[in-house]
Amino acid sequence: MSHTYPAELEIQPLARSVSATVTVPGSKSITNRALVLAALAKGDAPCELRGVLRSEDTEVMLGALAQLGYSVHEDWATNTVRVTNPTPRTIPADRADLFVANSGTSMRFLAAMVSLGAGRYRLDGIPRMRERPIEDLLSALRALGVNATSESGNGCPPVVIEANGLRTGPVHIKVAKSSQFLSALMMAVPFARASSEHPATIVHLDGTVVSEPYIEMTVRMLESWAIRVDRVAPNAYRIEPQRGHRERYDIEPDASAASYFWAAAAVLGGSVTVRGLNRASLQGDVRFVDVLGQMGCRIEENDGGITVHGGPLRGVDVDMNDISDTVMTLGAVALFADGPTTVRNVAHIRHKETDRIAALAIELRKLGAEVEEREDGLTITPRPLKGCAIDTYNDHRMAMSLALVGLKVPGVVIRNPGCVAKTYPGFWEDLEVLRK
Ligand SMILES: O=C(O)C1=C[C@@H](OP(=O)(O)O)[C@@H](O)[C@H](O)C1
Ligand SMILES: C=C(OP(=O)(O)O)C(=O)O
Repeated sequence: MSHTYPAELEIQPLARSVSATVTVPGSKSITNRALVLAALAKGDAPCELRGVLRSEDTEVMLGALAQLGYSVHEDWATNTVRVTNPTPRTIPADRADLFVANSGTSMRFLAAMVSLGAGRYRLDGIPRMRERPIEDLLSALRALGVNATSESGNGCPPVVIEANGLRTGPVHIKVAKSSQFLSALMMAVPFARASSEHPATIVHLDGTVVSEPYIEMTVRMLESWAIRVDRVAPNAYRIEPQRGHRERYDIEPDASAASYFWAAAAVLGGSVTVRGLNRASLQGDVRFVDVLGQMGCRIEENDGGITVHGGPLRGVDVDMNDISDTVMTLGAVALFADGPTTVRNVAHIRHKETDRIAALAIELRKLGAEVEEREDGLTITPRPLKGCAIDTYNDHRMAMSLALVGLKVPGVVIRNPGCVAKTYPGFWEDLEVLRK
């Protein structure tokens, strides 16, 4: 599968309502967790993952596992990956220089994972990755006996980990900037070495917690790997050393990717079904449909997936802390509502692929909207819209979200459309399904 992208892509408006059923690729978040767990949990047979996402964020994880000495067998005809550890060591390699591009999950999950090794590991990414925080994870790893440092001393990658395994014990972690720090730690500590003093790791959360559904996803996936996590207090988890095991695991379709297609029904009218998702999903982002519901869409869920039926749209006032990857999707839909939309409590999205609050405000204003930007959110007031060239800030979600505006407004041009490859290389082809 190879994709080529132009430097700019003009989105052709669709002059009618839509009626489509769409299949989106596997979840990025579930894929990268499943790869880590498949590598660490030591069964006798390889663990087979099905429905794996193939994109930049998962390719860097796959590449890192191979570099760390795991045997990784990819079959992209069936989106199946098998992972085995051919050695008795938890982390086969004792040295590695890993490059994760701009994949936050890979950077954070791998930093904790290599702390289980005996050796020296370095992790780096693209220039934007060198601005994304990781110190709160490194400090938790240090508390468990690892020499974990930010090479530049600014709390961001490159990260250097010098380890001789993790030990059990009490550990405090802050997750106000990213929940991925806690997910990373939780997937590593079951494989820590138990000390006689501390039979388990007790992870205490200090302060505000962001993106909570992703923590729940981690706990549920650990349980699928037969790893028990006890919530011993509202802000504390107890995890004993354990092996974990699973021979086969099915990855759900990506709910954040689905948001663009559900939103297309809201913007264009008509209906769009995304296959393979329901509200019991591991992914909090399925709840984006409830925001569309609040705006006036009708939502239907059945065995075929979740369908959004468009309707006249009203503005909404929503706390999107739990589902912040869909803020930009909502930003696009908000332009077509009959009044202002306010997004609250998402200060943490300033640390993602770009400062997403700032970027969204600038681009929505270029399209004609009135936007008030606040530290932790924004208010979007619809005004007459005009097409323009959209800067995407190398952020896949800016590209995929603002393309939706072009389905309705002539003259929307997406600059650097290839940035979708981070999580959804085939997005532009799949968007064409709406025209059929
Ligand atoms: O754990 C995960 O898989 C993710 C957690 C979220 O990040 P934060 O916890 O940094 O908000 C989300 O934005 C990201 O796309 C994936
Ligand atoms: C924030 C995102 O990714 P990550 O943090 O994994 O780089 C995203 O996919 O929107």
